[in-house]
Amino acid sequence: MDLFSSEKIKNILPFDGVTNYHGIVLDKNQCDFFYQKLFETIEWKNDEAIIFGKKIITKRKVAWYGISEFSYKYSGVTKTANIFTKELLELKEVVEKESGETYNSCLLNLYHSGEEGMAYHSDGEKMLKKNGAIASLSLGAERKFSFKHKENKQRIDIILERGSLLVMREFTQTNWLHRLPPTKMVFTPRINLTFRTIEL
Ligand SMILES: O=C(O)CCC(=O)C(=O)O
Ligand SMILES: [Fe+2]
Repeated sequence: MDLFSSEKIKNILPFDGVTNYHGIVLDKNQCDFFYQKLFETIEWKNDEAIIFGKKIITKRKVAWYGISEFSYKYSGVTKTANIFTKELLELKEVVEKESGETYNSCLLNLYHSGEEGMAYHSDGEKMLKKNGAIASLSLGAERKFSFKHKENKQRIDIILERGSLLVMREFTQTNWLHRLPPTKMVFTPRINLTFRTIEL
């Protein structure tokens, strides 16, 4: 990404963070191709998390991939990453070019319908590079995505289109929560990829 184009991509947060919505970066054919490939080849697992000391299993499916089989802790559970597939490496390249950053891992989420979402959180795990960029690529159904400021509770909503890229940067995770709200208006599945940098 050159300086000129980065200036044109606006920050959707009013203060205390930088989050750039790059719009659609994959055309319809690329979206269809990658959606199908990922759906079929990724090692999808139901997510296990410890919430308030209780083990829960989510309907949403998840998978971690990376440049090596690093182990990571996610919501209190230790797991081992899979090695990037060919398609994930291709998508990583697209996202790196567009965002002007590099990434060494990717968390994938599969939401079977609008009834599945993700609650408010920030991605501040210790293993992540501090204030590193997190690049979120969306395939399948279009969904609303919301930010909420941790102190003043201000909300910012955005629609994540099919094939779009959203890049959360700088102090976004420190000051803002984000979520994927469940909805009764969406009946088709969505795959989201968040490319991240883990301190290996
Ligand atoms: O599905 C999304 O758009 C966001 C997922 C997310 O926030 C995460 O994986 O940390
Ligand atoms: Fe997140």
